Amino acid sequence: MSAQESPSQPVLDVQGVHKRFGGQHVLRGIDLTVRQHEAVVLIGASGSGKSTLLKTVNLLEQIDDGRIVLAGDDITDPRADVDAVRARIGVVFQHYNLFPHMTVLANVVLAMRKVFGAPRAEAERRGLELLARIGLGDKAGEYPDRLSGGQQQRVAIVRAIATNPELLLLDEITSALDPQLVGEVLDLVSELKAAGSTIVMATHEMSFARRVADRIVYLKDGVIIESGTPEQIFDHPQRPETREFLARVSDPFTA
Ligand SMILES: Nc1ncnc2c1ncn2[C@@H]1O[C@H](COP(=O)(O)OP(=O)(O)OP(=O)(O)O)[C@@H](O)[C@H]1O
Repeated sequence: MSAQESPSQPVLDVQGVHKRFGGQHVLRGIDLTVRQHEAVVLIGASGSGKSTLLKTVNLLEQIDDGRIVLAGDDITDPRADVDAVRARIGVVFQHYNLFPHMTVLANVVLAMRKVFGAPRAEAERRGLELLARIGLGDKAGEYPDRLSGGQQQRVAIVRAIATNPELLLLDEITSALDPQLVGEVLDLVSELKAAGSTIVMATHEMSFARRVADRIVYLKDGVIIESGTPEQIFDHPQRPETREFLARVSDPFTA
């Protein structure tokens, strides 16, 4: 069943969200609904608010107005348990953020063990299975600095999905990589999408956005200017702002 046909309640419902940093109004009334198995890709110029929006969902930034609902729970309610909310969301950032003093496997199993209390043997079995699935089974005992940037980022992705999060947030996950390593990371995201993950992702990789997204959301100065299927946004943008942005980033790898 496609996301559009799904009768299920949204996994994520961002309602009228505002965020200011000092005098700067960075998110100006964001409404965004993401359904199960949907991949939503945020595009927009540097500084348009993509990362900030993802951070508000993960409660790394507090919102000034509006609310954010995760599978029916208002996570921006001041009484919400921040750790419990974060345990439901997988996050991968631009920089892999693996712990350098821990092996690859120890990185992957950490949240399973610490947050969910999984027994070591069970967590390690799943960790090894996940690493094998991405072709890095033989790296389980290595330290992160022995891996390429692309391999490290794939480990970070596997770590994020190890606990079966309800939602996966991916923030510019290929921006810090050498161009030849970008493909392997994006292929893994495509596989997760195909396997049914619910994903919200910020990227400057327009060609990838077109490939993986069910819906593209174009942000400008903290406002959603236009959203739609990749075909609607890339081939038939309705708003002049969207057309201008896409003309500027027409080279997919220099956006
Ligand atoms: N912690 C912060 N304190 C002050 N200003 C911030 C903070 N975080 C973000 N900003 C500002 O908010 C605006 C939006 O930033 P944000 O990182 O969300 O944009 P972005 O669309 O993700 O950009 P990029 O594509 O470069 O990652 C920018 O002007 C940025 O300088």
